[in-house]
Amino acid sequence: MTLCPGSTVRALEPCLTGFASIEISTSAPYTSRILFQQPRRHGAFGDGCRWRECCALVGSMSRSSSSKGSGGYLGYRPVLAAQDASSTQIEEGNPEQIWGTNAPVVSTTELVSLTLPKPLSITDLALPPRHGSDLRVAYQGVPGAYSEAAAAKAYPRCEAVPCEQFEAAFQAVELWLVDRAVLPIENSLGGSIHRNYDLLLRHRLHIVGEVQLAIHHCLLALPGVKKEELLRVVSHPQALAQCEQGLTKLGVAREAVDDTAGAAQFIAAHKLKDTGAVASARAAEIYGLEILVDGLQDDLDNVTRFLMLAREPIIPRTDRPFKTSIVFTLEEGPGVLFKALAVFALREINLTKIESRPQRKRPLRVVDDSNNGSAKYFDYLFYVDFEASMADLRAQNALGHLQEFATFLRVLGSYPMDISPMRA
Ligand SMILES: O=C(O)C(=O)C[C@]1(C(=O)O)C=C[C@@H](O)C=C1
Repeated sequence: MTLCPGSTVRALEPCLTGFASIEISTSAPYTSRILFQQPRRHGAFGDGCRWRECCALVGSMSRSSSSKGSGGYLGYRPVLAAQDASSTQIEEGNPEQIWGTNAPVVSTTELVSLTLPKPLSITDLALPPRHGSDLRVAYQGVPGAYSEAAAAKAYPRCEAVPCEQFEAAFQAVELWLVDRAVLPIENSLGGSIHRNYDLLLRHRLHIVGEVQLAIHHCLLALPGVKKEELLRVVSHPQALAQCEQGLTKLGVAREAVDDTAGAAQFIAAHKLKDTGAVASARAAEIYGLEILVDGLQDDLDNVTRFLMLAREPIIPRTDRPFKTSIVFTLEEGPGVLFKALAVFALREINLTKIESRPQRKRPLRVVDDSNNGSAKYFDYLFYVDFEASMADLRAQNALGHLQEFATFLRVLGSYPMDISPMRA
């Protein structure tokens, strides 16, 4: 086990809770471990520091083709996988005791010389949100996925970091492995990506922006394969849903996989002649597939909205169009949802999206009525996006009003609306 210098420097970002360094093993099964130094008090190091080892990354490592292989490390990129709670090991104590004297630990001087997180200031506002090559941005999927393109649109010149699942992308931001995550939330044809609604509530990241991407699907297959030879088509369930009519015409079986580019990669890796993938033209190029149909989606206006997530919120402003996303719960009763939505209508605030999700911690409320039996109500979380900034007094008053009768209310983020021209 040796420390990967490239990854370490990046991962060694100080945060209020400490520092992290990464250990990467070079032999299969490739694993990564993160070592956290956790000060007792915010901003304090030295004595009083506790060390916490956390198997947070169970990463499959893929070797980049451009790798020079220096030391065997720099060419490896972790594909982040969600942490399996059951396999998490958290040990307290000195790193030497945990890993022996070969512990891949960076000295305190190295840690201290790194820049500390900058507090938010009024000049720091995201217009557009902090761009630049220094940002590492997590997305779900493998290179060629639409989410990778969305990350590049949101943060041009960023380093896009592939993650196996949505949850891994959330964790990567929380663990300071990356700076941001860009994740899909809804599509104009396929509807909401429910998993990400649920994860927004389970994690404590903030929405700092949105980006809309035109999705142009292609039917891909191995070179030389004809449409008629295909028995099945694999892709992300959203992509399959967006190509419902085209796929029905083809008369093939459909199979869902984690992401569109992953489907293309799978066909190429296994040389599957009877299988096609719904994915981007870029995925065809990366994995050496041919485009059999260019534009397979049911409607040309196929747009996916992605959220940009960060550890800290941005300061809302009023000099450009802003959106605010909230989640709340209500008591059961006639007209309560109407009342909740009226707080916005009364102030002329436009709602752009409403989504309800089951409250998984308390999905049912049983009300006993001795005369009529017992009624079982489903309990919901309501997610609402509205067109106003939290710096706008109308939004503040609307949420103050909502708070009077909501049983729970959380602002997920107040962020600039994507008003840029659409591009794929
Ligand atoms: O599979 C991909 O390429 C993704 O980026 C995921 C995803 C999604 O989850 O909706 C993103 C955009 C398209 O709507 C299809 C799939």
